[in-house]
Amino acid sequence: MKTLHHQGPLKGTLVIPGDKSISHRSILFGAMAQGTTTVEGFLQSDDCLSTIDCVQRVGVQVEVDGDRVTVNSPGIENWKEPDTILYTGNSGTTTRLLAGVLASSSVASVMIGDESIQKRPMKRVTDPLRLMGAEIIGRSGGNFTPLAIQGKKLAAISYQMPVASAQVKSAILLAALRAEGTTSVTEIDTSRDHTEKMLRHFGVEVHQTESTITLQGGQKLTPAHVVVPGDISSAAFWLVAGAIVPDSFIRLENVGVNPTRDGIVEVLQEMGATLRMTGSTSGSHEETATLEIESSHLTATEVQGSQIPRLIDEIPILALLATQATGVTVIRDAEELKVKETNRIDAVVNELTKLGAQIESTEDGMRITGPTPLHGATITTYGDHRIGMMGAIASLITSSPVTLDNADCISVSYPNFFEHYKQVTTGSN
Ligand SMILES: O=C(O)C1=C[C@@H](OP(=O)(O)O)[C@@H](O)[C@H](O)C1
Ligand SMILES: C=C(OP(=O)(O)O)C(=O)O
Repeated sequence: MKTLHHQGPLKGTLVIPGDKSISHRSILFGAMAQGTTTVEGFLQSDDCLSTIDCVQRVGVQVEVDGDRVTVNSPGIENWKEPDTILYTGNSGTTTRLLAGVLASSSVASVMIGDESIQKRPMKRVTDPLRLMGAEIIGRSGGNFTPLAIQGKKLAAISYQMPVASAQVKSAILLAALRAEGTTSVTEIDTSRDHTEKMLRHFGVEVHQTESTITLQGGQKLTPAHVVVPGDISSAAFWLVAGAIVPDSFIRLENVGVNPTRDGIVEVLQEMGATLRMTGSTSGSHEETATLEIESSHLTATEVQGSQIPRLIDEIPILALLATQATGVTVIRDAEELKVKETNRIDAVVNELTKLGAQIESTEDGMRITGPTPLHGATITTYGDHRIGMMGAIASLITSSPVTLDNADCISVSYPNFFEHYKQVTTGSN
């Protein structure tokens, strides 16, 4: 339990911690490449530590020193068979990407995750991997963990993805690296491209024509130095806080601004937020920028279609934003929210309703009418970090305190979230 309340403007500069998606990939790619990979800006969150734990169990050495990580690997061809079950914790990214890598390795393994992971659909990865020849067994025909995987030589596929999912795309591309022939994956909507970018950074040739990504099997990764940018999905909480708390000004440094991830910036601008990008730098293979947000009058908008994958994890905080905008905000085409850490459509609608919001769920999203003054309540996080942070940010505009039933889950993606909360509410830097 954690109770939060603050009234008054937010001020300060925050350095946004490492991107979760890119941190996972830096460890996995380093574990596949023979030799030493170094990472800076790594996110030491529970999810990324799960990825480290799993690769250590196949014989990869990983040393973590703050946000610097050294990965020493014998290469995937020399991975040892794990003598314990691989535990992927709360992390869908770890479970799905690792399924692709393990299926193409030469080891037998069993993967399991926490209660939430055990309910999340895995057929979206086990189906295409089986088409490549993978041997995977799991509950409900391979839909749920635990998954037992016998690594083997796979064959290339041409795959039309049924959902816009970077985890599915990545599982296939990583398996394709060691498969016979040329694999191509066609997306229905563009999902985050961190895997493609990082594969190139590790010396792999990846081709892209419109929505199809093609990769020739038999390519080895060359160890690299990876600079992880800050996570725009974490920055999003402060962008919304700065936009909705009157008289605020927040500067966010080190924000990853990959165009497949910046939907939240676009939506804030559409809604009339005063949001500036004040200079960008390029890291090892991804761009970062400084973002400045000021409170302003906000108007409702519609969020849908190809915008959805570019802000999928930001929808809970976007819903809070919409409660303070004038008019009816409609979020469509977001069914994927039902299979995240929890059903995020139900969770957002239930919890924001408790705070007094005018919000209703629809089949594929939600409708929010604003502006509505909010009051305090006890928020059920369902163990979902993004619901927890949505509740915490709400406490900056509610008329009375907000209590989170479980604030610990926030360390899944943002371990120093409450330090940053203190920083912007006290105006200290
Ligand atoms: O590839 C990734 O790192 C991620 C992809 C997205 O999931 P889907 O691939 O299921 O859309 C996102 O929601 C998740 O937080 C991280
Ligand atoms: C959905 C998320 O992550 P994952 O799928 O890796 O559990 C998230 O971070 O919001």
